[in-house]
Amino acid sequence: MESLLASRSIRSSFSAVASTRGAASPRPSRVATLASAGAGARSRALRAGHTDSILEVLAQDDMLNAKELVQWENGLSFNDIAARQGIRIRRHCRPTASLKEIEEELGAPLNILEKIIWDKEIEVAEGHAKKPLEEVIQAATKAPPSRDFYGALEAAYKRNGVPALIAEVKKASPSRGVLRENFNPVEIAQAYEKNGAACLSILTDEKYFQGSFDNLEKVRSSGVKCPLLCKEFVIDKWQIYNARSKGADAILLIAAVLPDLDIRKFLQICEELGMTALIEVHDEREMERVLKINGVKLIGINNRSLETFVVDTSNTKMLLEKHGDIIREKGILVVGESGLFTPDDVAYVQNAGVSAVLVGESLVKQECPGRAIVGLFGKELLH
Ligand SMILES: O=P(O)(O)OC[C@@H](O)[C@@H](O)c1c[nH]c2ccccc12
Repeated sequence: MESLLASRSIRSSFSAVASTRGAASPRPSRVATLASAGAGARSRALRAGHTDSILEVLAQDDMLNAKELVQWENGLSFNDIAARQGIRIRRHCRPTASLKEIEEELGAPLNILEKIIWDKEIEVAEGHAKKPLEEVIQAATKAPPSRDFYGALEAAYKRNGVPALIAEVKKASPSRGVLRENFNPVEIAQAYEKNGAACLSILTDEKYFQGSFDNLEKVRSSGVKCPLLCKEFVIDKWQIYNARSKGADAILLIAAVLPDLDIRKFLQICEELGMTALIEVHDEREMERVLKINGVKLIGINNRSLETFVVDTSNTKMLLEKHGDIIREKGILVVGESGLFTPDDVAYVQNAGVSAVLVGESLVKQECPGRAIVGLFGKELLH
């Protein structure tokens, strides 16, 4: 029983590393041997150069710092490491197990975000099986160059004097159900662009948001020039390369889901691909974590809790009152996300300090989503 537990914990911690390294999964027996060998034997093996693939991976990873190596050496699982950073969302790290087996081990998912992530783990493993990492990397490097998402937001804010608009192509959500029956992503995207949106956000999650990568590709090839955010639940670097290969210029990284090491590694990949990372936070702990990570240029403050669905725009104000100084010092641009319906809402988050807003529902629900932009800002936006 003990070695089983140990192997599970090591396997989980390996998958945390693997998700940032993309190394092949080790054979369970090998892992069990390593796990039961204990921390001392593992570090002796490391020092003596008896490198297993995991150890090689760890030793050569310049992103991995001593603290993380120690955590791994102590056999902390991915969920242990995440919990120490205040992350409540757990991973099952068992993409081939049935939901029943997963629930036997972890109980039912604690909230909708955890449920989404558990499904995403399986979906991503299937994606890997269909298209190996090397292939998506190849496809990403062959894609037409990315557009400057961050630059487009900055320029639009200067031009209009109101927060730059990231308009979301969103058919449905778990909290609000179907927002628009007659949903044509390309028509909506073109209307947004014509009416002054600086950038667009395309939901790609199918199960909970009725989005798709097909929508992303269609919008990209429709002649729309705005930079595109791939709105996904990213847990693995495979998804970032995949998004780039389908034309995304930016990707969402959710701090409630990702430990620091993953955020750092994913930021590095985004930089290599010329993509912007929008790092989403919802509470103070997440904001504090993200502000300690080098290279963060764009932070989204979500007014909606993805765990409870409660929307509160004063969340943006509260977080910026507490952390605005350091954010300005670092030159980070802030996006106010979710629950914005009126010019007053936009003015409220602008006064709190945001330079951009991310808006879905209040636009897609209107008969004419393009013209709804004028209603949202109380004026026309210039290109
Ligand atoms: O439709 P709204 O309330 O205007 O929200 C848009 C956007 O902020 C929201 O869709 C969103 C923000 N962060 C997310 C993370 C995952 C899925 C969706 C989201």
